[in-house]
Amino acid sequence: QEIGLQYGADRLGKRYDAAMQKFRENRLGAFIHWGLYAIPGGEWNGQVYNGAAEWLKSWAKVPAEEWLQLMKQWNPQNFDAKKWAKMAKDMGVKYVKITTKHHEGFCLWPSKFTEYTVTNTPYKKDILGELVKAYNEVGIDVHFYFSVMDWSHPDWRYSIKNQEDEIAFQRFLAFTDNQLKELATRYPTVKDFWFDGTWDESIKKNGWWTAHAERMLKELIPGVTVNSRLRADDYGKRHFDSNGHLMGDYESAYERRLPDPIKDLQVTKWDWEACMTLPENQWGYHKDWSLSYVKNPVEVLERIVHAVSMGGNMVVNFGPQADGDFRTEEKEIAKAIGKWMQKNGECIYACDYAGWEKQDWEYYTHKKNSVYMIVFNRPYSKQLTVKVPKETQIINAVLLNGEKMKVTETARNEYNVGVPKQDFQEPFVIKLEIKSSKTSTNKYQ
Ligand SMILES: C[C@@H]1N[C@@H](c2cn(-c3ccccc3)nn2)[C@H](O)[C@@H]1O
Repeated sequence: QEIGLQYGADRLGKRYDAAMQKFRENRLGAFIHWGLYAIPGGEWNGQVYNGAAEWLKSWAKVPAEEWLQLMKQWNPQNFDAKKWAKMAKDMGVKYVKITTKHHEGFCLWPSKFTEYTVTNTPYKKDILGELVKAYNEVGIDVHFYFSVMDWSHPDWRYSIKNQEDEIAFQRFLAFTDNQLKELATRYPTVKDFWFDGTWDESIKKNGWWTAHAERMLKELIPGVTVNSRLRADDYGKRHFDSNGHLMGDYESAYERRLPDPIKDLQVTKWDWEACMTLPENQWGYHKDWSLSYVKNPVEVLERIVHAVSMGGNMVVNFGPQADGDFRTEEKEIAKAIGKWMQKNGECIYACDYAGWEKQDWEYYTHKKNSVYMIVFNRPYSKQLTVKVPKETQIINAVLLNGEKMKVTETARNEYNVGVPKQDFQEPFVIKLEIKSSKTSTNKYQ
């Protein structure tokens, strides 16, 4: 029995309009975390903090007015939006999510509603506008990251303890509405809003506003998508409302973690998008990446394929330097991913959950009447176990370079697919052509 909600999910089930289909079929995106935090890069008053660099203000307990002095040093002389767009294109991402404003409150666009923007820095120019133009010009969709929590704004509140808090916070929500309207009208080609900084009591007590923000953006930009993290319902329930229905257009809870391919198959019922960092937990630029493990290209690929194999998107994060260029490690990872995507992208783009039982060699994805096997773990047996659903037959198996693979039926609904002769020293993809069969023969007792 469902309860009545005014600010619960606006829609049940997946969206199938063209804009959402594009969101889903994009599958691979990049995150850009760029703000004042890139200047100190994790170090404050001679001390290096190993927490997330974009949270340095918090770790070093820097008062807002002192932190925002960093604006005087914001002058990224090596920033070139066209170079950023080429890097993304070469990586094979179909969309880029950009921090318009992170928790610190510094805006990459010339907002009229605060002084803490690029306009009031030595750089002056509209960085967000340059990036939207450059990415769109190379056919890459732009998504906006927007932090509701704003450490620069006197009316921000973590909780509402009294009438003064209540009045201040309603002013804050009006300020936020103004900034969102500004972003939606200045940059009408934006395809998605990814909200962050919405976990505090103050927002959970104002679920009405989160429903209003989603509806407002969808009126301003038909087709735009909004993540579940924005949303709280009448009772402060987040992501899924009090009736268990997903709010927003896709679940956005998988940050630096992924659903289990055996135990968490429920996520295949709705759209979702994960995001990940290259170090253990650095979104903004940190000067010392030796402080935590940095994933190698295959480990990044494994997470991308894992997400798509369960019907989700993956967004890989980059934290540009204060000068507007990227660190070498990030350029190399982007290049390596792009090289692999060039050869194997057809098992990612517009692919979805295959519904087959995961095997040790790793992941399946599905598109039309093909099932792709993406092999990360080459078995010593030289045989790839494939267990198919009932009444499903494998017609043939080919490597993406066309080399035919041997397929042997080993038991009821089970096959062995041979491994390629050549050891590619990188994950490889086998494309299975399948057909459903109602074979009556039952050669297995
Ligand atoms: C996408 C990522 N989300 C931001 C974040 C969120 N949190 C966080 C804070 C409190 C509870 C749970 C998670 N910490 N960092 C990071 O700064 C980055 O922007």
